Amino acid sequence: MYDVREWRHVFKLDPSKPISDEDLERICESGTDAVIIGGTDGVTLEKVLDLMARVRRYTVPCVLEVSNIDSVTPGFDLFFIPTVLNSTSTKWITGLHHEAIKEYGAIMNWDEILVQGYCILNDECKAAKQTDAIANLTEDDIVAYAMMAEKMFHLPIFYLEYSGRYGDPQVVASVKDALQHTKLFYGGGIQTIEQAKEMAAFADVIVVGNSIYDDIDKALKTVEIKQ
Ligand SMILES: CC(C)=CCC/C(C)=C/CC/C(C)=C/CC/C(C)=C/CC/C(C)=C/CC/C(C)=C/CC/C(C)=C/COP(=O)(O)OP(=O)(O)O
Ligand SMILES: O=P(O)(O)OC[C@@H](O)CO
Ligand SMILES: [Mg+2]
Repeated sequence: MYDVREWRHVFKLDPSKPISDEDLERICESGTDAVIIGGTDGVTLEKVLDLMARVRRYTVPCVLEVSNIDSVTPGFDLFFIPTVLNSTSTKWITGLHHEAIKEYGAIMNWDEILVQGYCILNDECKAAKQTDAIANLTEDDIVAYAMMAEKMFHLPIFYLEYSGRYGDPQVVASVKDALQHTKLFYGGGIQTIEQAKEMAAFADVIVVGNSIYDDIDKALKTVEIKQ
């Protein structure tokens, strides 16, 4: 199912972290709507190819979330391109994208590419540091970014990113209220089914990442929000 508009739950696998065949099978056969391959640092073509080939043993949709141009490869069902709306550097909003499209634009299949408007809200996470994001935002600031994503830029996805830290459900609720068409992804710190349910009450799609590596049994239980 490649229609992200129907998704509720995804796992995000980090190519720079090892995962056993057994754990990978449990993730891919869990009933999640998709597996996203992506990370902030240490993402190389070799690691992406290896993980893609391993996920491809299963029928679950497989998405590459592009974090650097050198690790992009054909073979995914979809490509997600982040643009960090609250970055202070044009590099992470349109800069790298301009370079990439100058080089590859003519051969890109736009039907398989979705742009994600990121709003990074954990000032200590790697992605916030790398992109010089202003993560210390009020609810009004965040809602304004969500409205920009939908009303100004018509982005298909707005991503509330708390990577590594459980976020504020009130913020997620307010952002959801501001969106009509753009799908709301929430990611960050989901470790338990209770947290998954709390965020899935507002977000269209919840993203579970690090807990795969910390406590896979608990991570797998989060898929139950789909029931
Ligand atoms: C050949 C072929 C098939 C081509 C396909 C066409 C295609 C898709 C081309 C690419 C075109 C394009 C426009 C590319 C953009 C290039 C680019 C580098 C954009 C910048 C992306 C960006 C803003 C990255 C910043 C970091 C970020 C937001 C990463 C997202 C992932 C994330 C936050 C992960 C969480 O971090 P993690 O690593 O897990 O952290 P911890 O270890 O602390 O958990
Ligand atoms: O790793 P966690 O904290 O689960 O966050 C998931 C995802 O939003 C990271 O990009
Ligand atoms: Mg991670």
